Amino acid sequence: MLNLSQNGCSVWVASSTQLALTPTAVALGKFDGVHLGHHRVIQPVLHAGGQLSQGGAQGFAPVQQLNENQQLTTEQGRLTNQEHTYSTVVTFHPHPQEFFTGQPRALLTPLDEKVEKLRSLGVEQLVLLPFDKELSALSPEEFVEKILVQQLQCRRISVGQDFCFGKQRRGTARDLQLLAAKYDIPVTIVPLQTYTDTAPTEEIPISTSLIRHSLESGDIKNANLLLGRPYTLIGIVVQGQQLGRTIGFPTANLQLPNDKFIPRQGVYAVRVEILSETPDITVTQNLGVMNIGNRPTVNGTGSSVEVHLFDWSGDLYGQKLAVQLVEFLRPEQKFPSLEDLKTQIQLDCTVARKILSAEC
Ligand SMILES: Cc1cc2nc3c(=O)[nH]c(=O)nc-3n(C[C@H](O)[C@H](O)[C@H](O)COP(=O)(O)O)c2cc1C
Ligand SMILES: Nc1ncnc2c1ncn2[C@@H]1O[C@H](COP(=O)(O)OP(=O)(O)OP(=O)(O)O)[C@@H](O)[C@H]1O
Repeated sequence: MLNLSQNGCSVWVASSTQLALTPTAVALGKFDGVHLGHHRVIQPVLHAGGQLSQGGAQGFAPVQQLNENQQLTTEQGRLTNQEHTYSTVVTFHPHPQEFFTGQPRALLTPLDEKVEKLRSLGVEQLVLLPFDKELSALSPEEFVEKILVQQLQCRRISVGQDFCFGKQRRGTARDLQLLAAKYDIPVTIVPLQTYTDTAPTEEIPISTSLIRHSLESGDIKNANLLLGRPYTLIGIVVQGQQLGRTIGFPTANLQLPNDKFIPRQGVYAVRVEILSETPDITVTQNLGVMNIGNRPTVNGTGSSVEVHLFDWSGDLYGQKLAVQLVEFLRPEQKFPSLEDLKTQIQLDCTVARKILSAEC
């Protein structure tokens, strides 16, 4: 499986260790959201001027660039450059929580988005370890020997301080360091990156769970701070009820990946990138307002995500939009009439313009 993106650079996505390009320098974890703490963990396995960024022992070829006509196979990857160590994120699929609870889990970064974020950080390969009964039953020793040493031919490992692995999460980051030392594999244990919360002032580790809570409560500023970028909904514009234009606020209705984590229902100030057909080149950037909800005023059925762009007219059906959340404005309400809804949306637009212009 190969993903190509923006400028032809790619991340090799391997759905099993057999398909992985080896040898590897590995960052281990779930990495949902690819937040600021995750950046720290990934950093030591990236290449910098031909070296791993924290003094890896070997020399490295430049990152391989692929275009659509080049299909890099595992064998080619090995043969074209014997010395190259692939900067690799190793994660679990499905999310372990999904496996244990049997419930589908919504993600901050569904696979395509995660791949794009990892690519932008300079990661060359994403290995998705099929999280099943067999994998979850491996002891820490077996995980290191079978998966990291034998299958991934690991040359370096990076994990966060709170990393746990193996059967019943028995292995700690320190255990990993001791086990890997038997194979002369250095392990970087990254101290937990924290942020300062106010009232009461305390240092809190950045985590995926914390970002999810912030998004659930509409605290977009906090979520964006911990992510190191705005939380973004990426989707294709599909047809709505076409009522929006009758009240003077046409909206683009977004179809999102089924497993995308949806923040609190309500109205937001947003920035919108309209992405072109040709792989993800940004065409235009716009400001706007977004509503996530059931549209009770018009007896809407089911939840929808719709965005109104300021000072823009045209047809967006079928286009891909990336909607960056800037601030939560208010909860969705049921209005007595369409006229009242229209008045409120006018007000939302005024508030959003103010917020967004103050941001520039
Ligand atoms: C900024 C904004 C705020 C909105 N707020 C509400 C709301 O509070 N209550 C509601 O029922 N619908 C709300 N809507 C949804 C409108 O009902 C919806 O845009 C309209 O019915 C058009 O839907 P359509 O695109 O399916 O035709 C809002 C839409 C926007 C763009
Ligand atoms: N704030 C952080 N600072 C440093 N390392 C971190 C931080 N958060 C996670 N890590 C590390 O990054 C890797 C991936 O983290 P993972 O996604 O598994 O945990 P998480 O972000 O804490 O998510 P969750 O809240 O779901 O447990 C792991 O090695 C983990 O220890």
